[in-house]
Amino acid sequence: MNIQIIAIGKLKEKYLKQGIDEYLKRLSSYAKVDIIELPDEKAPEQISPQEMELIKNKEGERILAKIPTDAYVIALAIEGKMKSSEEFAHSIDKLATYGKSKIAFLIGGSLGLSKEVMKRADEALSFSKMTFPHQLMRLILLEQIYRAFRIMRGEPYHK
Ligand SMILES: C[S@@+](CC[C@H](N)C(=O)[O-])C[C@H]1O[C@@H](n2cnc3c(N)ncnc32)[C@H](O)[C@@H]1O
Repeated sequence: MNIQIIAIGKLKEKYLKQGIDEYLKRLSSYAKVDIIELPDEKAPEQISPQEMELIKNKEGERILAKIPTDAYVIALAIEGKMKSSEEFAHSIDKLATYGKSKIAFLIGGSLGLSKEVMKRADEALSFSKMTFPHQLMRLILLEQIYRAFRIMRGEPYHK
């Protein structure tokens, strides 16, 4: 399986980088995982809704340009559908069964994902009603993808 994580913003924190590298290493026996990091737009402190849309659209264009045409697209969004880890594992397994071997996960910047990006997404996945920093979201997503593969293969994982 080919997995892309397309994310806005540069990963700055060393401790997150270490965690991400660890999960990329663990995942390497299950899937090819690539992280595509895209530059964010600088947003002023005070921002109008119109300016916010403009910034989201600019970042969105960058994301859209990176999505492979044949990828199944999962946008990470607070208002998306929540799943248990088992349900998530099952949905990944189902995609593979139906020949969808390329999955692109999208993570927005501090303003979130644009409407155009959400339109391109095949599904929106929520990790809870809480807002996580986009850099931390990468690590949480990788852990859940790793967990999903362990569940799919019937291998032990932490409950
Ligand atoms: C700091 S959040 C953006 C917050 C923004 N106000 C919004 O409502 O989308 C940055 C990105 O992290 C991801 N994210 C943060 N919390 C999330 C959650 N609970 N579930 C799914 N994705 C989340 C989303 O992709 C989001 O675009």
